[in-house]
Parts: sequence; structure tokens; C-alpha cells
Amino acid sequence: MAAARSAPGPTAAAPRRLRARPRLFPAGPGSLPPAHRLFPARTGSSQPTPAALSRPPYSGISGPLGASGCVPGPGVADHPPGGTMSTAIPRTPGRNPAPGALPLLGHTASMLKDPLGFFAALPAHGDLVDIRMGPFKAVVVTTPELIHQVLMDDRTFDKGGPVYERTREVLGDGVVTCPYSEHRRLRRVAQPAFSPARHAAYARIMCEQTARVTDTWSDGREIDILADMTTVAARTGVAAFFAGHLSSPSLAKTPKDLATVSRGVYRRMLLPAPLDRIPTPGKRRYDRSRARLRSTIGGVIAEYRRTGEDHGDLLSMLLATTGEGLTDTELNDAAITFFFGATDTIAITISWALHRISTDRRIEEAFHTEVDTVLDGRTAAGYDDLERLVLTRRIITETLRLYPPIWLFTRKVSTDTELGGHRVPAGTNVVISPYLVHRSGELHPDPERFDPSRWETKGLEPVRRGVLPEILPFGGGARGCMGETFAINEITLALTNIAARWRLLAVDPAAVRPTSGAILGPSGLRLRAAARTPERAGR
Ligand code: HEM
Repeated sequence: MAAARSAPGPTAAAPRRLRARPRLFPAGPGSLPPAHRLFPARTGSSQPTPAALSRPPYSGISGPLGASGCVPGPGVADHPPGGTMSTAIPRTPGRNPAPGALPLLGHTASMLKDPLGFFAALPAHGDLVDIRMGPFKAVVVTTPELIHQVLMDDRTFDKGGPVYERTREVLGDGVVTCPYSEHRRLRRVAQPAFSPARHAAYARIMCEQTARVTDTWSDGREIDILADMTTVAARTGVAAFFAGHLSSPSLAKTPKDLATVSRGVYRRMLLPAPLDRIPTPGKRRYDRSRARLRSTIGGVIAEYRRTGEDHGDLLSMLLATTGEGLTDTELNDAAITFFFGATDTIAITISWALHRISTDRRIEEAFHTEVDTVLDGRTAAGYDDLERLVLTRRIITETLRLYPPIWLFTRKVSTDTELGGHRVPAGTNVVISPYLVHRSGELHPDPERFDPSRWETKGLEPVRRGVLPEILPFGGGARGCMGETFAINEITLALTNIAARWRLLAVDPAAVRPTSGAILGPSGLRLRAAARTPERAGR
């Protein structure tokens, strides 16, 4: 959160910077410096600001929980079966191929069966690891310093590669997927929608939409939390960016369509041609969902064009720039990009956070205490409360560490270059996995443990020149996420306003698994709503 970043707390350490792109540690097992030297503690959004919030009950989450608590509930698996824990993997220097490639399929089988385990194990094979994802050859960058180099040089490491070639089928050439040559113009057009002045109004919409969904819950009812949070996020995105010009019937299929498309993008990325064109039931579902999402958005654009009204929202802003060169196709691509960006990622993060809260009684109690203290008798939080929801933000940061929704993204090298001393010719596909960085035992002691107290003296920090953050759930550099503040605000308010009225009880935590789609969602997540007090069930 930009506002919080500019207001360092009393215990914050000054950011440590990289010097002119040095090699931070000599290659070789055991040669890495301790994580805190590579990634020193920094000021950040999780920094407690008011002194009162650094005293109990808030500080209760640190010592005891950090030392012994915050472990997953019994049987909760962070990895799908066969997933590899990153802690014990020794790092190997240099550039090597990943083992286990099959003729024609390459590493497709491993990436379908256990994608997270496959990626988490790659640092054991080199700083750069060559893989084959179905039709695509790619090199996975496994060290933070080389990832930093890639992110900071968006001209050489341009948008492209397997993830974006498939994502373009859904999003067209919007600001997420477009090449360097188009990027600055498209980003500039949309930027005003994310100016600080707009966030208070967005927060009001976020609270209204959360209440609209949670008002339908009742004591003891089992909740499909991912579907409900997708509805909250989709309606919020629509209200914030398209002034609400989308009817509920058009949105009804959205949660399912987003899940189908996310799975489809990932699977299609791994299928060698011509297998990706065979009209299997899965491919037909993917095509249907993709078409429905685009036509849902197309309907809103048509409505705006018909009325010609300026609603003062993102779409009106984009329409107004048509004269400057946004074509009709670009307009559609932009609109679907923001709708897509603001829906699945947010819904998934809220769902994972609620899952982890529901499986750890001590975190849940501390979280409820913070919510009750900040709300002080009110049943819902608003924009002005955000700064004081310190533990809630730590929980979100830790959720984004363990479950970065965008766990994998790619680039295409535009001109011959060098990476970690290795020649990388133009046309090379480059893969970056935040998941791999976030589960590194070198950077995050006991990486599989859900432990919000890791973020007591630091927070989410942007990737910028000379500075490597500890986690990168929002990517970084010129192509870093445009919606980070929007997302953090929405997740914080949704979690708070749910907790103001409801406890969510885990139904079968052992059944919860990360899905292997383009976005890292939870499958098998079931929660039961329990009113925290009878009065709070109704409003
Ligand atoms: C938890 C929520 C979110 C996560 C984890 C997330 C993650 C990311 C990541 C990792 C990237 C960079 C991808 C790359 O470098 O290839 C990105 C880019 C982007 N995100 Fe998000 N995002 C989130 C929410 C949002 C929201 C709410 C919006 C819009 C309202 C949004 C809009 C964008 C856009 C437009 C870009 C492309 C930026 C550019 O290339 O200039 N995101 N996001």
C-alpha cells in the first residue's frame, strides 16, 4: 500500500540497496549469504504505525505464535501429493537442463501432475534451468538477483513466452500482455484509475459488495467461499471500473468461467501442437468460457457507446482516449484485462487467507481481537480503518507469500543478451516463478509455515532498481501490477468485514489443495459460517 510505505514505523530498518547489479553471492552450494543480508528488513505496509497497535493484543501474534504456533492444522497440505519441500534442496550453480524430460512432451507430465513440486525443486539444478513445456522450450530463472535483472529490463525481457501467448487468447493485447513497444502508452491511459484520490470511493464499493454477499449467509451454513468471493470481487470490479453497468445474470457464470479459463490457459500452454486444437470437451469448455467473458465485457462497452454518457470511471476514461489512438479492439482488451485482473487474484487470496485463519485458533483469535478493537462496536470497516488493520495486512502478506496467485509468468528475450554469465539469444522464453522464490528456505526460514509474524518489521516492498524485496507477488519493475493497492485494500476490507460478523470454520482442511491452473487457487475448500454473536448474524 503506497500510503503505508511512505510512513515507516518506529522500528523500521533502512532499505539496503544493490550496487550496480553485482553478483550478490558466488555460485555454489552453501555460498548464499543469510537471507536478511540479501533482503534486509524494510519499511512496509505491515509496519505498525500507531503505538497502541504495537502493544497487546496485536503483539500477541509475534513471540509465542512466531515461535511455536501458526502451523497448519492437522493434515493441511500445502503441496499437492508429491510436492517437494524447498527447505532441504541444495542449490546448484550454472545452467543445466531439468531432469525427467520425455520425448515430444518434455516436462509436461511433471508440470501437470505436480507443477508446484516441479518448480520448487528447480533451484537444485541451476541458476538457470532449461525446461520444455510441451511445445515451448524455456529457461527458468531461479536466483533472486537474476529475476531482478529480468524484471528491471522490460525492453530486453519483453512480454511473451508460453504464459502470455496463451493468456493473449483471453485478454488480447491489453496492458498485461502487450509488448514493450505498446506498453507505456496503454499504461498511461489507465493510470488515472489508480490514483490515490480514487481509493476511498473504491473502498466504499468494496464494503457494499462484501456485505451484499455475506448478508445471504446464515448461522451454520456451509459456504463455497471461493465462489462467493469471486462474486464479491467481480461485482466490485464492475462497479469500480464500469460504474455497475453489468447485470447480475451476466455475472452469474463468471466464477466458473474464470476458473475454466485459468485451468485452460495453463493446460494449453503445456500441449504440443496440434493437440491444442483437438476439440476435446475441455477445449470446448475453455472456448465457451473465454467467449462468454469477452462478450460480457463487450456488452458493457456497447452500452457505454450507445448512451455516450461519461460515468467518470475507467471505461469512460478509456473511451475518451479513443481519439488518441485506442482502437475498438484495444478498448475491449483493456476492459477485459482489468475485469480479469481484479477478480480471480483477489477472490483467491481472500479464500486462502480465510482457510489459514480457520485452521489456526491462535491466529484467528488475534485477528478477531484486532478487528473488534479497530471497529469498536461497528459492524463494518471502511477506508479510514485500513491503516490500523496491521495484523490483517501481515496475514495477507503471508498468504501472498505462500500462495502467490500469479505463481508463474514468462518473458521473451527481444535481443541477444547475457544472464548470470550465460548467453541468452533473442527468442528465448524465460520463466519466473514467485512461488519458487517465496518457498525458498534460504530466504524464508521454515518456509512452509504460515507465520504472519515474519512481517512485523517489514512489509510488501516494490521491486525497483537496486532493491530486491523478499517476495514478489505483484511482479515488479515497469510491468509490476497496476492494481496492488486496489487489491490489498479490497482483501483487507473483505477479511475485516467478514470477521466482524462471522467465524468461518474449516470443514475438511485436509482436502484443501492448490490447483494447477494459471492462477494458484484452492480446491476442496469448504468453510462453515458461525455467527460470532447472534446479533451479528443479521445487520
Ligand atoms: C492479489 C491480487 C493481485 C495479484 C497477486 C496480482 C499480480 C500481478 C503480477 C504478478 C503482475 C505482473 C505479471 C508480469 O510481470 O508478467 C501483475 C500485473 C498487472 N496487474 Fe495485477 N495482481 C493482482 C491484482 C490486480 C488488480 C486488482 C488489478 C486491476 C484492478 C490488476 C491489474 C494488473 C495489470 C494492469 C498488470 C499489468 C501491468 C503492466 O504490465 O504494466 N492486478 N499483477
